[in-house]
Amino acid sequence: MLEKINPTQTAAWQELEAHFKAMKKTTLKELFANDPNRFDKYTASFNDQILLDYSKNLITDETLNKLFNLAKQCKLADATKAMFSGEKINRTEDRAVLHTALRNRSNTPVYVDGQDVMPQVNAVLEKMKAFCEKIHSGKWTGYTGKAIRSIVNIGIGGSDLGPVMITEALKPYKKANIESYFVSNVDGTHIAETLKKLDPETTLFLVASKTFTTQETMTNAHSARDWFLASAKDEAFVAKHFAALSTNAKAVSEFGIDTDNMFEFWDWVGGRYSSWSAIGLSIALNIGFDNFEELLAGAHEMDQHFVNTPIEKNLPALLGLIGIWYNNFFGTQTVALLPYDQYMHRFPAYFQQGDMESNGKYVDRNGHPVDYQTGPIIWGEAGTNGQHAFYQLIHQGTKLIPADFIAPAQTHNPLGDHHQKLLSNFFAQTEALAFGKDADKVRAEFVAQGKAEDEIEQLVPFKVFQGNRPTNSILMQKITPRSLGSLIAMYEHKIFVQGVIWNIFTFDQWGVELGKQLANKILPELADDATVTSHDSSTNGLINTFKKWR
Ligand SMILES: O=P(O)(O)OC[C@H]1O[C@@H](O)[C@H](O)[C@@H](O)[C@@H]1O
Repeated sequence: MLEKINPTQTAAWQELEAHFKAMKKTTLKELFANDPNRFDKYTASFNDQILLDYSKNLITDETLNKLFNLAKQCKLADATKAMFSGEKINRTEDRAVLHTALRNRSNTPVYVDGQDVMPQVNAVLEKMKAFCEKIHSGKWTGYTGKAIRSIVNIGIGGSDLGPVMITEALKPYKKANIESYFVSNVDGTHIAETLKKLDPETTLFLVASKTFTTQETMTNAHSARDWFLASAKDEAFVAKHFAALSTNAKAVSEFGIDTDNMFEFWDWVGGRYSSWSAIGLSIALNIGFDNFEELLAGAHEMDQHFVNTPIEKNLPALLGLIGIWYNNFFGTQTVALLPYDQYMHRFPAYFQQGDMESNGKYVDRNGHPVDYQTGPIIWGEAGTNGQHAFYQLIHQGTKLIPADFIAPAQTHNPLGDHHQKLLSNFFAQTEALAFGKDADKVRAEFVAQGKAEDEIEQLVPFKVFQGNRPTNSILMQKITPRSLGSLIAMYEHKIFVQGVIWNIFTFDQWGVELGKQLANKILPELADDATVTSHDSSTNGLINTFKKWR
């Protein structure tokens, strides 16, 4: 059951506030000096695939115990049970939240409204598998009898970011005879530039939209259809080149896509949690269905870990609670996700939606504005590129930025000493952030260089690194479909843990609606050159200038 507990009213929260006052002056340097076992104590591993080192955080046993109490007092275990068992925890949409059922490889029944969803989940997976086989073997042919070579996923938000991120992250597993493309933006440039690279005879479009009403996706899908028909001429051929991934069968058939070519999912799958559903078809086509199943298996293993592992060793719970420690007590505003793996370059963007759309809420489960901070701003970039761009501020800026550093021990491209160099940076950064460089050390370095004393004293303040910047290190053995599945599920559950404690509804996203509504109102106003006066002076002024300049 999902209760409505104000976290700030719990005894644990009050204790954490008092504890924070004492901890404020502690440094990571002291914490490590006082405890030689800190690494052993503050690491947790998962299946020999993921090692979470959270020792470089401003925490002690006392901090953790109080955070564990907070989780207990906010009934995290009950909420977890409620989600996994199909309770309608997404109350504002009256929906269950069951992305975990999509990857439930143990096949235990999961009930929504008294009906086991597993048979339908498995049936769609079977249909996806058969479809992948037909495409990969070349049995599925286009309107001129040629095999399909290009797959274009047309979708946006949760119907785009997961497929893009995962396809990029798993590029080493790509099928040789398939090229994947992703079109999301309603900016005509996106589809126009993509179509330039394609041959209509060998292209398959996947129209990916949970609702099948999203303006961007529908507009791009219609343009793709027009482009295709300009060559194919006959509407009957659409069935060979368009498939739909959606919950909305009616809208799919109205668009003209044969419902035989529709891969279904259900309203209990949130968009940003939908890569495990039929939305993952572009992933399965790219890396093969067996690898897609590995991704599901890895996520399922993390689900089992999350449900069954005591909180002290539970990766998603630890990440979530330590995040709350910074967000709500240190007052941090952001979290940086920094993957030291080029293939993972879209990971921060993926969890930007995953986290910010989930926990970017100011109203609690009672419908009241909260008087504490909720979801952080998520951002990041692949290492080492970020180091040469924004790390200056993380090291010497005035803001405290908790960061997750993620790296694989094994690379898919063992080229010379590239990977050693990459990983030496991965290790060095968290060391530098934690322990910094004090004035004495800076001075000693200058002296060794033979610099004059007055010059040294002028420069010292600029060269000091205060350190004490917290990080998590997430070391993976290798990024494979299975380990990536586990990693994604770990972050999904981290977000869940935080949403439970903040007493908010993590799985709705009403905040994206107003902009859509207003855009629909403005769109007809752009049809002619008449002066617009129906808005505020800024909006009117901008629209009228646009009309003059276009
Ligand atoms: O899959 P759909 O229905 O086209 O929706 C795409 C996206 O639409 C956005 O408006 C939502 O905020 C996202 O959560 C969603 O993923």
